[in-house]
Amino acid sequence: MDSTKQTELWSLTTDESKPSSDFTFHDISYNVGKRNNVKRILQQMSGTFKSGQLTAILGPSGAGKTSLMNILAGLKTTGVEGRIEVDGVERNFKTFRKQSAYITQKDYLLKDLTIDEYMTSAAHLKLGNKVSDSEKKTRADLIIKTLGLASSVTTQISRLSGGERKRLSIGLELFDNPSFLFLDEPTSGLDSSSSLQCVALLRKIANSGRTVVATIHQPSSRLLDHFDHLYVVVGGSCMFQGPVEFLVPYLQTFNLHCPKYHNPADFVMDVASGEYGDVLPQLVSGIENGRLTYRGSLASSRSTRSINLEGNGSYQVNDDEGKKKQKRITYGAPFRTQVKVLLERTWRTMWREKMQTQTRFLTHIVFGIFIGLMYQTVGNDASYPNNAGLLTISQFLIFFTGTMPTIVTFPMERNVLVREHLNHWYSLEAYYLAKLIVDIPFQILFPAIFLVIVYLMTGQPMCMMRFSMLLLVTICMSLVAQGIGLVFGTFFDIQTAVFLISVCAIPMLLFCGIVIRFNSIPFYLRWMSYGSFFRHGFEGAMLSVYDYDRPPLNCSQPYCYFRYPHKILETFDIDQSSYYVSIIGLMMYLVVTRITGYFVLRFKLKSIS
Ligand SMILES: Nc1ncnc2c1ncn2[C@@H]1O[C@H](COP(=O)(O)OP(=O)(O)OP(=O)(O)O)[C@@H](O)[C@H]1O
Repeated sequence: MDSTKQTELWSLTTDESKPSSDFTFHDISYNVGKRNNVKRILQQMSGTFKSGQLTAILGPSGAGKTSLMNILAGLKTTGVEGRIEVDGVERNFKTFRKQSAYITQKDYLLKDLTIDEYMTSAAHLKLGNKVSDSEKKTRADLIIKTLGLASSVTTQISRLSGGERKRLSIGLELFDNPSFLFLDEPTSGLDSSSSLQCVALLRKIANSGRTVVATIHQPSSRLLDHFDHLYVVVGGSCMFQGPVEFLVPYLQTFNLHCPKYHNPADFVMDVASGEYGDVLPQLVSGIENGRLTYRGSLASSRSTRSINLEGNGSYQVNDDEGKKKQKRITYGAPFRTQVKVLLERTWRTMWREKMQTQTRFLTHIVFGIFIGLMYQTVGNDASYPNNAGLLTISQFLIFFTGTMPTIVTFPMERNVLVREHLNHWYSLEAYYLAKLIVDIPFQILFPAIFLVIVYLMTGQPMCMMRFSMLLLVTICMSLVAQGIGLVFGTFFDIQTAVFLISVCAIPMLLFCGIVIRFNSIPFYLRWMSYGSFFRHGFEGAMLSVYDYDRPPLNCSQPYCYFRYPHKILETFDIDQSSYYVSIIGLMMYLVVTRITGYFVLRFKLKSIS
């Protein structure tokens, strides 16, 4: 990166009025599990990360690097004890969330968007309406150039290399000028040259006055040289803290000599894994579990201000407090803008997503024609009520084609939501509203196309009122399906959700009224039929085509028992039923599933911390 770009990045990310922010943590412990099964992951760790420095958190697998990072970034609050300070003052959760960004190990990005589109939506969401569009564009262009992604701006994320994706993930968080950047294994999965590029970029960001902290796994000595500060974790404790070049001298004070030409990172990993004997307790107590920093000699790692505040006593990271504080967080863009940007973005994604559009569209047409061919002329045939089977199978199909896309795509989207929501891009409410609205045109259009094909091919009554009534039932069923897909897709992973939906659909179908007549269901189970959305769909569909004084049907035989439509309704025990009750039943499902989906999602997001 040339010096001009560095200066540009500096001006982009530096707020002159903002003082540099050192980050200090004291006696951080982290426990998981409950009652008799509590596991201590971190044990009273302390440390200081200074602004303008790039810090590496190093340690063997399972040492507690990610746990520490999640706590420091504010992602985990449950089970955490200790004190965290920004510039010597207790961290204010609300301010901190706005000042910091967390970049997860996996790059959860919407793969159908281009770099340009992603940057534009991030700019709108993070900068809001107070910054003009031209200013947003200038900033986006500058970040893209700085990241070295200028030649790929129109490339979709799915086609980017791992290194480009990682740089994009970092760049997306630079819009709102974060003072603290936390990265979990930013180099994992990258080749050595991409890793160096990525760490060099982090170094530049740190040089511009930010506090940049990254966990790192087995870095090469070249990569390690890019870091200013090293924090080595082993078994939930700190065994070294200080400038990178002082790692080897610190180990030497314990008679641990790094062989000549040996990578110090590899050597410290060997020490951490016990290859040089049981020296870890001495190393941890030598550095006082992170309270001290080694710079040739041991010094307190705390800033003067934090030492002055030492008398405050122990502070517990209080879950309730953290959660209350989260509620008060305000976002870069107002709610309306958040919904608008998310709608645009999701719409674009859906349009490009084959599963969501082309496949769904074709499925409705192909199945419409297939069912139309199977059930030709049954709509006006009095010899046997095959039409009831047709109406049931249609509702069933609409249910599955409405549920599956949500179930299959949502768990993947959920990771993007978690990353962006926790990085303060938008509120959960804005996301959820956009998610619900954006699918509605598809949930209406596709069932309507299907119904037109089936209605015309199967000789249903040529009456606009009846068609409209049946269309309303079908659309309601499709929206109910979307709601159920949301609830299951939010709560479970894809496999479990697909399995459970299929299993749960069976009792719903059992009680719909065609497999067994309502009056034949044992009376103590009859109430269950009211909970079956298929029952409401079936009744509503049957009443649409047979109720409201429909004239007698065609009879090609000397006598047809089902010539009069009310006989068909009687056969299925729905002659006394009401179309409006069916619609209300479906509407209730529609509303309840959407509300449930929202709360499940909220619960899921909270359970992450
Ligand atoms: N919720 C949890 N329940 C039980 N154990 C947990 C939980 N979270 C973390 N651990 C355990 O805590 C230890 C530290 O995990 P952590 O992910 O922080 O390690 P790490 O140093 O980041 O490892 P890696 O480099 O392999 O990602 C591991 O042994 C892990 O199994």
